Amino acid sequence: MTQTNNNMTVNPDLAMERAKCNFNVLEVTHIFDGGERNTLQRKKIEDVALNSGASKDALGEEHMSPKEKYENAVRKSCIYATMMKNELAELSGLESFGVSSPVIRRTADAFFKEVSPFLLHLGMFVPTIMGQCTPEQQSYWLPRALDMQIIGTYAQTELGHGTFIRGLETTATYDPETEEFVLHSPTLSSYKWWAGGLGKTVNYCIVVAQLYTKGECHGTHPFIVQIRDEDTHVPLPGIKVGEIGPKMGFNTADNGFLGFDHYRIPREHMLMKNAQVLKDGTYVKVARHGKLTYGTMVFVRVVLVNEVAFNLAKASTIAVRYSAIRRQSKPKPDEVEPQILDYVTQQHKLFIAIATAHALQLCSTWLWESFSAVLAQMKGGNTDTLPEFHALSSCLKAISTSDSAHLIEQCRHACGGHGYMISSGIPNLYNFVSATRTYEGDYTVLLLQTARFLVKAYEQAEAKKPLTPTVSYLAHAFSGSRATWDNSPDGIIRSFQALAAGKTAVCVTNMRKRMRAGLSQVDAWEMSTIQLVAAAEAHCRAVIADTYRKEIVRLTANSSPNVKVVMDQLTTLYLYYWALERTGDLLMFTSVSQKDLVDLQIAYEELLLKIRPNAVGLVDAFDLRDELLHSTLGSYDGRVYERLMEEALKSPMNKEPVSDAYSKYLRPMMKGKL
Ligand SMILES: CCCCCCCCCC/C=C\CCCC(=O)SCCNC(=O)CCNC(=O)[C@H](O)C(C)(C)COP(=O)(O)OP(=O)(O)OC[C@H]1O[C@@H](n2cnc3c(N)ncnc32)[C@H](O)[C@@H]1OP(=O)(O)O
Ligand SMILES: Cc1cc2nc3c(=O)[nH]c(=O)nc-3n(C[C@H](O)[C@H](O)[C@H](O)COP(=O)(O)OP(=O)(O)OC[C@H]3O[C@@H](n4cnc5c(N)ncnc54)[C@H](O)[C@@H]3O)c2cc1C
Repeated sequence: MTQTNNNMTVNPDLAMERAKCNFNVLEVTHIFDGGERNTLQRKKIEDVALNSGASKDALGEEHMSPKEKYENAVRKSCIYATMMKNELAELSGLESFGVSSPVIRRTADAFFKEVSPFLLHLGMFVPTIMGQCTPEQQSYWLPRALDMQIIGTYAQTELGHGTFIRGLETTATYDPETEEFVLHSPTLSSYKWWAGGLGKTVNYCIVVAQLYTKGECHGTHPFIVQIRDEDTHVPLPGIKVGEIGPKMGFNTADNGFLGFDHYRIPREHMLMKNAQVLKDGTYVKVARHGKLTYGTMVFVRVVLVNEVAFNLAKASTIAVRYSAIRRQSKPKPDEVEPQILDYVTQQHKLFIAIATAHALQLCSTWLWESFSAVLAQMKGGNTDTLPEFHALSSCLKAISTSDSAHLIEQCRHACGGHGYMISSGIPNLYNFVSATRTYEGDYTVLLLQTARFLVKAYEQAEAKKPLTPTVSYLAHAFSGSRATWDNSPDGIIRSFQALAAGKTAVCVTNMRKRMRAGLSQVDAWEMSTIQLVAAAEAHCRAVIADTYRKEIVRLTANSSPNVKVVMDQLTTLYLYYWALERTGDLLMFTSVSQKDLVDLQIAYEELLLKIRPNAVGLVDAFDLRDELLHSTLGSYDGRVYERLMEEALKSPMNKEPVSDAYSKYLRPMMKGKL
């Protein structure tokens, strides 16, 4: 594995772990990156972007005031954006997530401990222009946006509504006299709230508003709106804009609020790919599917699966390397204190994080490919696959973000007290990833979207109608007998599918019972939502497990024997872990016995021991440069205690021997003179 500094001194425990590793680390890096070509290009991009040292700060971000932090983040965003236009432009022809490759996005993480104020520009503003504009609109806006002549964000959520988009209150009323839309915020709750970069950075934004023309409301539509002067950056008349204040994370993203006072924009600034307002105010619906204006959200949900996989890989790298150098307790009095990685409970906390990072990474690539296929069909006017894809992207977004946040927190627990230090890198990772569970569609809300699809699919299966691929397992839901337990990987995946089918069946039965007892369909649904969320979660686990397993088998077909073994161990670990987490459900819906579960627990524990010698090799294979980890605990060389002390000494509190607080408060209080 290449590191920036080849002459570094490595902690002896880490060196020993690396010597013990029995598989080819680079081969696994290629699997994680999606092929050798991608690894080579990623490394080139990282070398160009990071070797100059431009990503480094003289003073750690954590010691800056909020204003300094923000300005520093803008400074570095501009450096990085300029690099993207120049040095990185040619290199970024990777298998890309559309706008800019995920590698470019990930490399940017070296520049920010939190996030760039430009995140929404690349993540949502540009994709909305690409997805919601007519070709003429696109040819006007896209070059300006890609060249960063204008900077934008995506302002949909309001103070009063985030989840329920149809409830948004901002209005865009067409005035045929002037051929303009009049944007207005009629209430406090209609103020836009949350958009990243809106507070101080952007001069344009996509605004989602209720469209009125000829006295009729046509629901929410996107508009491109200039909010600041292109030269002075002063907010334009009729615009009230500001920053929303400190948050748990995202503190360099200047999330903002925005209100309109009868603010006029040209008719052409409505994004008209899916619906149009003609000069005389006639409304014309173009799209075949009513929800195509939600397209940018679907795109980001897909991207987020990849995003959280990467952040989980970082957290597990930090926690595993730290666990290899940390020694604690003396279970055997005559022996030295063991590395904490030798404790089986520690392995239980950490190895699932490694396996999940792989599972989500592979699912994200598969999801991206499915998304590309759906987009290609929609180009030809066919939206038939959209409902299944919406159900799939919703549950994968919900489960991947939730699992990653949970496992990153588990990595923090695994690092004991030092994991609580900002300098460990884990708190920032957690703060970032825990927000992903909420934004772009809350966890519960998205799982309920998937549940809608599952219930419909169940009814189709009941009527012996054809099923779409991700729910084809529902065809076996009516056999009347419990699924046969079998602890092979394929057997466990079939059991996960049986859980999802069983839970969906319970929901449908309960809803029908409730409706027979007099509840309306809406109330019967509402009373069943705890179970519906559980059914959607089970479905998603079955999808992840199946995809992970199939992809690993495919990708390791030509791998060296030891790589095959270790990748197989990780997928098996994922399956055992989740089977053991769901023993109650397995007992309900499969033929598993108490003995089978005891045997599975033992097999799981033995698997942890088999993976243990390769643990550091596995996280090294994520190939995350120190600049990306921002961690005193997780650096490649393992100089943990030295780095912790170096960071502590940087604290401004250590600048003077006696704090001013002594003479101001402590001394007077202690001398009884306060
Ligand atoms: C690579 C470079 C870029 C890198 C970028 C990195 C990542 C970027 C990070 C950025 C950081 C922060 C960004 C944060 C941004 C935001 O949060 S923007 C705001 C996001 N907001 C939401 O996600 C709101 C969630 N709410 C909804 O999506 C909808 O309101 C909801 C789906 C819950 C309900 O919509 P309704 O219109 O009310 O629909 P229903 O009545 O429930 O359903 C009617 C039918 O429509 C179907 N449906 C719903 N949505 C979709 C969709 N998107 N696609 C297809 N179909 C959809 C639904 O299933 C129903 O179908 P049915 O009737 O059952 O057949
Ligand atoms: C860091 C961050 C960045 C963001 N950036 C942006 C941005 O750039 N642009 C933008 O437009 N927005 C942005 N958002 C807003 C984000 O999209 C919303 O916060 C998110 O969609 C959740 O909506 P909400 O806040 O209205 O939550 P609510 O819907 O109020 O959720 C509160 C609770 O109610 C529950 N709930 C709500 N509806 C239902 C239901 N139908 N059934 C069951 N339970 C329900 C939820 O599960 C949750 O537990 C951002 C948010 C965060 C945290």
